[in-house]
Amino acid sequence: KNQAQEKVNELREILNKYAHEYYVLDKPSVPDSEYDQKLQELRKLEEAYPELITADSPTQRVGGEPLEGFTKVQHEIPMLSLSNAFNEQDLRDFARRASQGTDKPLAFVCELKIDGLAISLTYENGKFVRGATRGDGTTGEDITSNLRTIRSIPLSIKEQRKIEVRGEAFMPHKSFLALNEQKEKNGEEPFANPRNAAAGSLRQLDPRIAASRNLDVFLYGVGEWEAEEINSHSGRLEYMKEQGFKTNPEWKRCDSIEEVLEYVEYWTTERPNLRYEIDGIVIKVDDLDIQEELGYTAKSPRWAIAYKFPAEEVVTT
Ligand SMILES: Cc1ccc2cc(C(N)=O)cc(O)c2n1
Repeated sequence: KNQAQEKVNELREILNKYAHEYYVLDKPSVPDSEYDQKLQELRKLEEAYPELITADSPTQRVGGEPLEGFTKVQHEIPMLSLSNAFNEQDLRDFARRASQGTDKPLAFVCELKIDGLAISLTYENGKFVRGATRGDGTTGEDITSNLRTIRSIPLSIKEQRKIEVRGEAFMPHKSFLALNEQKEKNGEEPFANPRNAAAGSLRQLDPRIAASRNLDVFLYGVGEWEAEEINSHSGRLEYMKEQGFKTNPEWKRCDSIEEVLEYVEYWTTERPNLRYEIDGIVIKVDDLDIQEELGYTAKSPRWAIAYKFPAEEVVTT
Protein backbone atom coordinates (compact mmCIF):
# COMPACT_ATOMS: atom_id res chain seq x y z
CA LYS A 1 0.00 0.00 0.00
CA ASN A 2 2.88 2.39 0.76
CA GLN A 3 4.22 1.54 -2.66
CA ALA A 4 0.85 2.57 -4.15
CA GLN A 5 1.04 5.87 -2.21
CA GLU A 6 4.53 6.56 -3.54
CA LYS A 7 3.49 5.74 -7.12
CA VAL A 8 0.38 7.94 -6.80
CA ASN A 9 2.46 10.87 -5.49
CA GLU A 10 5.01 10.43 -8.27
CA LEU A 11 2.31 10.30 -10.98
CA ARG A 12 0.56 13.40 -9.58
CA GLU A 13 3.80 15.36 -9.56
CA ILE A 14 4.59 14.43 -13.18
CA LEU A 15 1.02 15.06 -14.35
CA ASN A 16 0.87 18.48 -12.64
CA LYS A 17 4.15 19.40 -14.34
CA TYR A 18 2.86 18.28 -17.77
CA ALA A 19 -0.45 20.12 -17.22
CA HIS A 20 1.38 23.33 -16.23
CA GLU A 21 3.55 23.14 -19.36
CA TYR A 22 0.56 22.45 -21.63
CA TYR A 23 -2.26 24.62 -20.18
CA VAL A 24 -0.35 27.46 -18.47
CA LEU A 25 2.88 27.87 -20.43
CA ASP A 26 1.45 26.66 -23.75
CA LYS A 27 4.73 24.71 -24.13
CA PRO A 28 4.14 20.92 -23.69
CA SER A 29 7.34 18.87 -23.28
CA VAL A 30 5.66 15.50 -23.98
CA PRO A 31 3.02 14.29 -26.49
CA ASP A 32 -0.63 14.18 -25.30
CA SER A 33 -0.44 10.37 -25.40
CA GLU A 34 2.19 10.41 -22.62
CA TYR A 35 -0.05 12.60 -20.44
CA ASP A 36 -3.13 10.44 -21.15
CA GLN A 37 -1.24 7.22 -20.40
CA LYS A 38 0.00 8.51 -17.02
CA LEU A 39 -3.44 9.87 -16.14
CA GLN A 40 -4.99 6.47 -16.92
CA GLU A 41 -2.37 4.81 -14.70
CA LEU A 42 -3.27 7.20 -11.84
CA ARG A 43 -7.01 6.57 -12.32
CA LYS A 44 -6.44 2.80 -12.06
CA LEU A 45 -4.35 3.18 -8.90
CA GLU A 46 -6.99 5.45 -7.30
CA GLU A 47 -9.68 2.95 -8.26
CA ALA A 48 -7.71 0.17 -6.54
CA TYR A 49 -6.97 2.38 -3.50
CA PRO A 50 -9.85 4.95 -3.20
CA GLU A 51 -8.52 6.07 0.21
CA LEU A 52 -5.56 7.61 -1.64
CA ILE A 53 -7.76 10.02 -3.63
CA THR A 54 -7.24 13.71 -2.74
CA ALA A 55 -9.28 16.72 -3.94
CA ASP A 56 -6.26 18.19 -5.75
CA SER A 57 -5.53 15.01 -7.73
CA PRO A 58 -5.53 15.62 -11.52
CA THR A 59 -8.28 12.97 -11.73
CA GLN A 60 -10.66 15.15 -9.67
CA ARG A 61 -11.16 18.02 -12.13
CA VAL A 62 -14.77 17.26 -13.11
CA GLY A 63 -16.80 16.88 -9.89
CA GLY A 64 -19.77 14.74 -9.06
CA GLU A 65 -23.44 15.60 -9.16
CA PRO A 66 -24.82 18.84 -10.64
CA LEU A 67 -25.50 21.56 -8.03
CA GLU A 68 -29.07 22.51 -7.00
CA GLY A 69 -28.07 26.16 -7.18
CA PHE A 70 -25.16 28.52 -6.49
CA THR A 71 -24.47 29.78 -2.97
CA LYS A 72 -23.62 33.43 -2.45
CA VAL A 73 -20.08 34.58 -1.68
CA GLN A 74 -19.08 37.86 0.03
CA HIS A 75 -15.89 39.45 -1.35
CA GLU A 76 -13.97 40.74 1.71
CA ILE A 77 -12.13 43.09 -0.64
CA PRO A 78 -14.61 44.40 -3.24
CA MET A 79 -13.93 43.46 -6.88
CA LEU A 80 -14.06 46.93 -8.39
CA SER A 81 -14.85 47.93 -11.94
CA LEU A 82 -12.50 50.22 -13.85
CA SER A 83 -13.33 53.71 -15.12
CA ASN A 84 -12.97 54.06 -18.89
CA ALA A 85 -10.82 56.07 -21.27
CA PHE A 86 -11.75 56.39 -24.94
CA ASN A 87 -8.94 58.39 -26.46
CA GLU A 88 -5.41 59.70 -26.01
CA GLN A 89 -6.54 62.80 -24.11
CA ASP A 90 -8.41 60.67 -21.56
CA LEU A 91 -5.21 58.67 -21.00
CA ARG A 92 -3.09 61.82 -20.63
CA ASP A 93 -5.64 63.20 -18.13
CA PHE A 94 -5.46 59.94 -16.14
CA ALA A 95 -1.66 60.08 -16.04
CA ARG A 96 -1.68 63.77 -15.04
CA ARG A 97 -4.17 63.20 -12.20
CA ALA A 98 -2.09 60.26 -10.98
CA SER A 99 1.16 62.29 -11.04
CA GLN A 100 -0.57 65.10 -9.11
CA GLY A 101 -1.55 62.60 -6.41
CA THR A 102 2.02 61.75 -5.43
CA ASP A 103 5.48 63.27 -5.36
CA LYS A 104 7.09 59.90 -6.25
CA PRO A 105 8.15 59.05 -9.84
CA LEU A 106 5.31 57.25 -11.68
CA ALA A 107 5.54 53.97 -13.60
CA PHE A 108 2.60 52.14 -15.15
CA VAL A 109 1.77 48.56 -16.08
CA CYS A 110 -0.23 47.95 -19.27
CA GLU A 111 -2.22 44.74 -19.76
CA LEU A 112 -4.56 43.43 -22.42
CA LYS A 113 -8.13 43.71 -21.13
CA ILE A 114 -9.51 40.19 -21.54
CA ASP A 115 -13.18 40.18 -22.51
CA GLY A 116 -14.52 37.41 -20.27
CA LEU A 117 -15.98 36.94 -16.79
CA ALA A 118 -14.20 38.30 -13.71
CA ILE A 119 -13.49 35.57 -11.14
CA SER A 120 -11.87 35.18 -7.74
CA LEU A 121 -9.85 32.08 -6.66
CA THR A 122 -9.02 31.37 -3.00
CA TYR A 123 -6.23 29.03 -1.88
CA GLU A 124 -5.67 27.83 1.70
CA ASN A 125 -2.71 25.65 2.74
CA GLY A 126 -1.78 25.56 -0.94
CA LYS A 127 -5.11 24.06 -2.06
CA PHE A 128 -7.78 25.61 -4.33
CA VAL A 129 -10.73 25.88 -1.90
CA ARG A 130 -13.14 28.33 -3.53
CA GLY A 131 -13.88 30.06 -6.81
CA ALA A 132 -16.47 32.79 -7.29
CA THR A 133 -17.89 35.19 -9.85
CA ARG A 134 -17.48 38.95 -9.35
CA GLY A 135 -21.24 39.40 -9.13
CA ASP A 136 -21.97 43.02 -8.16
CA GLY A 137 -18.45 43.47 -6.79
CA THR A 138 -19.28 42.62 -3.16
CA THR A 139 -21.55 39.55 -3.57
CA GLY A 140 -20.75 36.86 -6.15
CA GLU A 141 -21.68 33.21 -6.68
CA ASP A 142 -19.69 30.16 -5.64
CA ILE A 143 -18.75 28.40 -8.90
CA THR A 144 -15.86 26.34 -7.47
CA SER A 145 -16.96 23.08 -9.13
CA ASN A 146 -17.09 24.73 -12.55
CA LEU A 147 -13.77 26.55 -12.16
CA ARG A 148 -12.07 23.28 -11.11
CA THR A 149 -12.72 22.03 -14.64
CA ILE A 150 -10.53 24.79 -16.16
CA ARG A 151 -7.16 23.04 -16.65
CA SER A 152 -5.12 26.28 -16.47
CA ILE A 153 -6.35 26.84 -12.88
CA PRO A 154 -3.95 24.96 -10.57
CA LEU A 155 -5.65 22.79 -7.88
CA SER A 156 -2.61 23.29 -5.64
CA ILE A 157 0.17 25.88 -5.34
CA LYS A 158 3.39 26.20 -3.27
CA GLU A 159 2.21 29.22 -1.21
CA GLN A 160 0.79 27.86 2.07
CA ARG A 161 -0.60 31.17 3.42
CA LYS A 162 -4.19 32.06 2.47
CA ILE A 163 -4.23 33.92 -0.85
CA GLU A 164 -7.03 35.12 -3.14
CA VAL A 165 -6.17 35.84 -6.79
CA ARG A 166 -8.40 37.51 -9.37
CA GLY A 167 -8.62 37.26 -13.09
CA GLU A 168 -10.76 36.71 -16.13
CA ALA A 169 -12.24 33.40 -17.30
CA PHE A 170 -12.73 33.41 -21.08
CA MET A 171 -13.49 31.24 -24.10
CA PRO A 172 -10.79 31.31 -26.81
CA HIS A 173 -12.01 32.20 -30.34
CA LYS A 174 -11.53 28.64 -31.62
CA SER A 175 -13.66 27.12 -28.84
CA PHE A 176 -16.30 29.82 -29.34
CA LEU A 177 -16.64 29.14 -33.08
CA ALA A 178 -16.77 25.35 -32.53
CA LEU A 179 -19.40 25.72 -29.78
CA ASN A 180 -21.63 27.94 -31.92
CA GLU A 181 -21.27 25.59 -34.87
CA GLN A 182 -22.46 22.77 -32.58
CA LYS A 183 -25.37 24.89 -31.33
CA GLU A 184 -26.46 25.76 -34.87
CA LYS A 185 -26.32 22.04 -35.78
CA ASN A 186 -28.56 21.29 -32.77
CA GLY A 187 -30.92 24.09 -33.81
CA GLU A 188 -30.01 25.95 -30.60
CA GLU A 189 -29.53 29.70 -30.18
CA PRO A 190 -25.78 30.46 -30.69
CA PHE A 191 -23.92 32.71 -28.20
CA ALA A 192 -23.60 36.35 -29.31
CA ASN A 193 -19.93 36.63 -28.29
CA PRO A 194 -17.19 34.75 -26.36
CA ARG A 195 -17.92 36.69 -23.13
CA ASN A 196 -21.55 35.51 -23.07
CA ALA A 197 -20.39 31.98 -23.95
CA ALA A 198 -17.91 31.95 -21.03
CA ALA A 199 -20.48 33.39 -18.61
CA GLY A 200 -23.15 30.95 -19.81
CA SER A 201 -20.74 28.02 -19.41
CA LEU A 202 -19.78 28.98 -15.84
CA ARG A 203 -23.45 29.43 -14.87
CA GLN A 204 -24.15 25.75 -15.61
CA LEU A 205 -25.08 23.70 -12.55
CA ASP A 206 -23.55 20.55 -14.03
CA PRO A 207 -19.70 20.80 -14.03
CA ARG A 208 -19.55 18.32 -16.90
CA ILE A 209 -21.01 21.01 -19.21
CA ALA A 210 -18.46 23.62 -18.05
CA ALA A 211 -15.74 20.98 -18.53
CA SER A 212 -16.79 20.52 -22.16
CA ARG A 213 -16.50 24.24 -23.04
CA ASN A 214 -12.67 24.58 -23.25
CA LEU A 215 -12.55 27.65 -21.03
CA ASP A 216 -9.29 29.34 -20.03
CA VAL A 217 -8.18 32.06 -17.55
CA PHE A 218 -5.67 34.88 -17.20
CA LEU A 219 -5.04 36.06 -13.63
CA TYR A 220 -4.23 39.71 -13.06
CA GLY A 221 -4.51 40.62 -9.43
CA VAL A 222 -4.45 39.70 -5.78
CA GLY A 223 -7.34 40.20 -3.37
CA GLU A 224 -6.95 38.99 0.22
CA TRP A 225 -3.42 37.88 1.02
CA GLU A 226 -1.81 37.07 4.41
CA ALA A 227 1.61 38.01 3.07
CA GLU A 228 2.15 41.48 1.72
CA GLU A 229 5.87 41.60 0.97
CA ILE A 230 5.46 42.60 -2.69
CA ASN A 231 4.94 46.33 -3.31
CA SER A 232 4.28 46.59 -7.07
CA HIS A 233 1.64 45.33 -9.45
CA SER A 234 4.35 44.00 -11.81
CA GLY A 235 5.94 42.15 -8.86
CA ARG A 236 2.57 40.54 -8.10
CA LEU A 237 2.18 39.42 -11.73
CA GLU A 238 5.63 37.81 -11.56
CA TYR A 239 4.84 36.20 -8.19
CA MET A 240 1.57 34.75 -9.51
CA LYS A 241 3.35 33.30 -12.53
CA GLU A 242 5.99 31.73 -10.29
CA GLN A 243 3.21 30.18 -8.16
CA GLY A 244 1.93 28.42 -11.28
CA PHE A 245 -0.92 30.81 -12.15
CA LYS A 246 -1.60 31.70 -15.78
CA THR A 247 -0.90 35.39 -16.34
CA ASN A 248 -1.16 37.11 -19.69
CA PRO A 249 2.36 37.27 -21.21
CA GLU A 250 1.72 40.58 -23.05
CA TRP A 251 1.82 42.87 -19.99
CA LYS A 252 4.43 45.65 -20.03
CA ARG A 253 5.84 48.07 -17.46
CA CYS A 254 5.93 51.59 -18.91
CA ASP A 255 7.94 54.47 -17.47
CA SER A 256 5.96 57.20 -19.26
CA ILE A 257 2.54 57.90 -20.72
CA GLU A 258 4.26 58.04 -24.13
CA GLU A 259 5.23 54.38 -23.71
CA VAL A 260 1.64 53.61 -22.65
CA LEU A 261 0.32 55.27 -25.81
CA GLU A 262 2.76 53.25 -27.94
CA TYR A 263 1.53 50.03 -26.27
CA VAL A 264 -2.11 51.01 -26.96
CA GLU A 265 -1.20 51.86 -30.57
CA TYR A 266 0.56 48.52 -31.09
CA TRP A 267 -2.31 46.40 -29.74
CA THR A 268 -4.95 48.37 -31.60
CA THR A 269 -3.55 46.90 -34.83
CA GLU A 270 -2.24 43.62 -33.36
CA ARG A 271 -5.58 42.73 -31.65
CA PRO A 272 -7.11 40.67 -34.53
CA ASN A 273 -4.17 38.23 -34.34
CA LEU A 274 -4.93 37.21 -30.74
CA ARG A 275 -6.58 33.83 -30.12
CA TYR A 276 -8.91 35.40 -27.52
CA GLU A 277 -11.16 38.46 -27.31
CA ILE A 278 -9.93 41.68 -25.70
CA ASP A 279 -12.02 44.85 -25.39
CA GLY A 280 -9.27 47.25 -24.35
CA ILE A 281 -6.08 47.87 -22.45
CA VAL A 282 -5.84 48.16 -18.65
CA ILE A 283 -3.33 50.72 -17.36
CA LYS A 284 -2.35 50.69 -13.68
CA VAL A 285 0.05 52.65 -11.52
CA ASP A 286 2.72 50.02 -10.74
CA ASP A 287 3.76 51.07 -7.21
CA LEU A 288 1.29 49.78 -4.57
CA ASP A 289 2.15 52.58 -2.11
CA ILE A 290 1.21 55.16 -4.75
CA GLN A 291 -1.98 53.18 -5.48
CA GLU A 292 -2.76 53.54 -1.77
CA GLU A 293 -2.10 57.30 -1.91
CA LEU A 294 -4.40 57.72 -4.91
CA GLY A 295 -7.22 55.62 -3.44
CA TYR A 296 -10.67 55.12 -4.96
CA THR A 297 -13.71 57.01 -6.21
CA ALA A 298 -17.13 55.64 -5.19
CA LYS A 299 -16.88 52.76 -7.63
CA SER A 300 -13.39 52.47 -9.07
CA PRO A 301 -9.68 52.92 -8.34
CA ARG A 302 -7.98 56.26 -9.19
CA TRP A 303 -4.78 54.31 -9.91
CA ALA A 304 -6.18 52.31 -12.84
CA ILE A 305 -8.09 52.96 -16.04
CA ALA A 306 -9.47 50.85 -18.89
CA TYR A 307 -8.80 52.19 -22.38
CA LYS A 308 -11.66 50.81 -24.50
CA PHE A 309 -11.18 50.04 -28.18
CA PRO A 310 -13.79 51.73 -30.42
CA ALA A 311 -16.69 49.25 -30.81
CA GLU A 312 -16.05 47.41 -34.08
CA GLU A 313 -18.55 48.41 -36.76
CA VAL A 314 -20.74 45.34 -37.22
CA VAL A 315 -20.29 44.11 -40.76
CA THR A 316 -23.81 43.06 -41.71
CA THR A 317 -23.35 40.58 -44.55
C1 LIG B 1 -8.55 46.24 -10.67
C2 LIG B 1 -8.96 45.56 -11.96
C3 LIG B 1 -10.32 45.42 -12.28
C4 LIG B 1 -10.68 44.79 -13.46
C5 LIG B 1 -9.69 44.29 -14.31
C6 LIG B 1 -10.01 43.62 -15.52
C7 LIG B 1 -8.98 43.12 -16.31
C8 LIG B 1 -9.30 42.38 -17.58
N1 LIG B 1 -10.58 42.27 -17.96
O1 LIG B 1 -8.39 41.87 -18.22
C9 LIG B 1 -7.63 43.28 -15.95
C10 LIG B 1 -7.31 43.94 -14.77
O2 LIG B 1 -6.04 44.11 -14.37
C11 LIG B 1 -8.33 44.45 -13.94
N2 LIG B 1 -7.98 45.08 -12.77
